[in-house]
Amino acid sequence: MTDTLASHADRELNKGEPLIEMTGIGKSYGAIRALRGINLRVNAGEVTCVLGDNGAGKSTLIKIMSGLHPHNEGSLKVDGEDLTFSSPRQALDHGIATVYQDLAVVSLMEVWRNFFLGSELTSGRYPLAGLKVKEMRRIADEELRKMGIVVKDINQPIGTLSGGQRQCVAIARAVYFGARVLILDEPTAALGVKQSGVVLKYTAAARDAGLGVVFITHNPHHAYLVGDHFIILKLGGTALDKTRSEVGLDELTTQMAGGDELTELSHELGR
Ligand SMILES: Nc1ncnc2c1ncn2[C@@H]1O[C@H](COP(=O)(O)OP(=O)(O)OP(=O)(O)O)[C@@H](O)[C@H]1O
Repeated sequence: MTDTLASHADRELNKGEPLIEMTGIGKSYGAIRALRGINLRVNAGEVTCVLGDNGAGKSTLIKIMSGLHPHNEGSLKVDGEDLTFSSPRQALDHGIATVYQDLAVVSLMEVWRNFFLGSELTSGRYPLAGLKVKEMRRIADEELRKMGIVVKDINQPIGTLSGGQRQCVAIARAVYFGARVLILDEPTAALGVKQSGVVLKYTAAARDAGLGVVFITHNPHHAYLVGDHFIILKLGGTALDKTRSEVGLDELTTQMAGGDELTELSHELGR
């Protein structure tokens, strides 16, 4: 992991530089065509929001970018290189990190321990290798502060943090371990207004640190607070694809709520 860190830590990301470019991406599960003709760009220092109703294809899109399922149509370029990921490890090696809504944390373990979970710093060699506990505590504390995340005590079990704070720890972790693209899978879906605000703040902090962020959500209001580019998926296709200067919150909300279908329904209901 030290190598991975070293190689990513000094990376220079120039705002606007394309990190991921998807062209005509499609995915079928047997006879079910879950996605078709998707064009999407993730640029450094920008947030690309992917909105869509249940079953629209958001999870499938995440799975393609994070290496869980290969796409079977179109092209996926990472740093200009044509790729089809065959494992999540491969996506991670390209600096693509995904923070899932149901975070993989060990509730009873300390915050710092979860921060380093699976990538612990050790000294000496196996079988006598020891954990560098002091250093891991210091780094976790420092990294969280750097992102402006305040936890009372780095030694408290992560289960005692709020859902929003846990999401923030996961974001800080991904940034520290060299993520260049951060995929956030509905990070505010289960949160109240205040906690959502906290997560949106750290989403913006990751963007300002130069990362390319993919923000998956049902909520156009949340998307519009942080987004540079908006894509609405509908039944596996693209219903809207616009930059911030091309779309306002009103249009985004109407399109997300069903657009023309909603107008038709309102006529039918006579209101
Ligand atoms: N492993 C699979 N096998 C077969 N069909 C699948 C599979 N995964 C997804 N699908 C189908 O692909 C379509 C898109 O699903 P997907 O989970 O990507 O949508 P989603 O936008 O993430 O929805 P949700 O918000 O409900 O998770 C759906 O019709 C779904 O039934």
